Amino acid sequence: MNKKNFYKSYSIGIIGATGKMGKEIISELNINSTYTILDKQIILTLGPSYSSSSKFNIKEVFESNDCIIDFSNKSLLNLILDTVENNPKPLIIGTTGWDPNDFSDKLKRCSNLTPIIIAPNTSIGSFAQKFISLQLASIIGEYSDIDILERHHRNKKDSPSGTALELKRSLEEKLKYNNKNSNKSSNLIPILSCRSGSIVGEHTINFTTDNEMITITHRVFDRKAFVQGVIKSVLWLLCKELYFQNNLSENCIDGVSISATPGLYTIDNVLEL
Ligand SMILES: NC(=O)C1=CN([C@@H]2O[C@H](COP(=O)(O)OP(=O)(O)OC[C@H]3O[C@@H](n4cnc5c(N)ncnc54)[C@H](O)[C@@H]3O)[C@@H](O)[C@H]2O)C=CC1
Ligand SMILES: O=C(O)C1=N[C@H](C(=O)O)C[C@H](O)C1
Repeated sequence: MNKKNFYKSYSIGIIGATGKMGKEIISELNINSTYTILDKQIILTLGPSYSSSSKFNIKEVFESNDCIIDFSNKSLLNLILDTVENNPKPLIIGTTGWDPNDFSDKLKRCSNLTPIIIAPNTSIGSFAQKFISLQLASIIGEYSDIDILERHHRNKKDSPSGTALELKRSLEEKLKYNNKNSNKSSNLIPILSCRSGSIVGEHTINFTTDNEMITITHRVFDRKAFVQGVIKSVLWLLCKELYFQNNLSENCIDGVSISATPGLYTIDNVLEL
């Protein structure tokens, strides 16, 4: 490896490593551990305690890694956040089925200590779908009924999906459905959920008037789509300044922390247009 270009190696811990998403992330990091930003090489290695479910210990995952990725189950979230408070490390929460409002105090404390990304959908296509839907909402939202349909594999535990809930939240916020001046009352965007076969993930937003309809569908064929966004998120957390700037001097890289500052973030911050 060209030493001049080499930057740093980071160890990655995965919570939920034996699950569908965990395995996909491990497969990506086994094939492709070196990522280049500008002329710097960033090596992401799987940490020592990422895999064995029998020896699984969240405290150990945090102690032995530089950045933690969670794709597990909402039942672990309390413990994960308690662990962050004692051992703050950059964290990506991909797990869905929980409401950030139920954890607001803990999230506030933890995100004062370390950067945390909450991302119910890490695929770039989903980000684009939300972006376009919000634009559409500002054009025809006032005149149309909006509904969201989501379809996932039969083993998915939560319903509605985290992505559908986030689409509903952001569309309702955009359209100010809670605003007394609006002719729409609150909670007007219904979500229909279907669990069937091995569908990886599908979200449709319909804008329907009396005479016409616009439909925006995002369909994931392969979980690699989610993994792509996970890797971008890891690089963003660990090397944010490098990620966005074109002209970092060697001094800045060697002498100054270039990671994201503590705070609560979303995938929108990572994929910023
Ligand atoms: N943000 C995103 O883009 C995506 C989010 N997800 C979400 O990620 C989560 C995981 O999804 P999958 O990998 O499909 O699920 P999965 O069921 O295949 O895997 C879950 C993993 O978590 C572990 N786990 C669950 N409960 C646990 C506990 N109490 N203690 C220790 N380990 C535990 C399991 O052992 C397994 O390794 C779900 O909440 C899902 O909705 C899934 C795909 C994409
Ligand atoms: O459980 C899944 O599989 C998925 N979960 C996420 C969600 O709940 O939105 C994202 C994706 O659609 C797949």
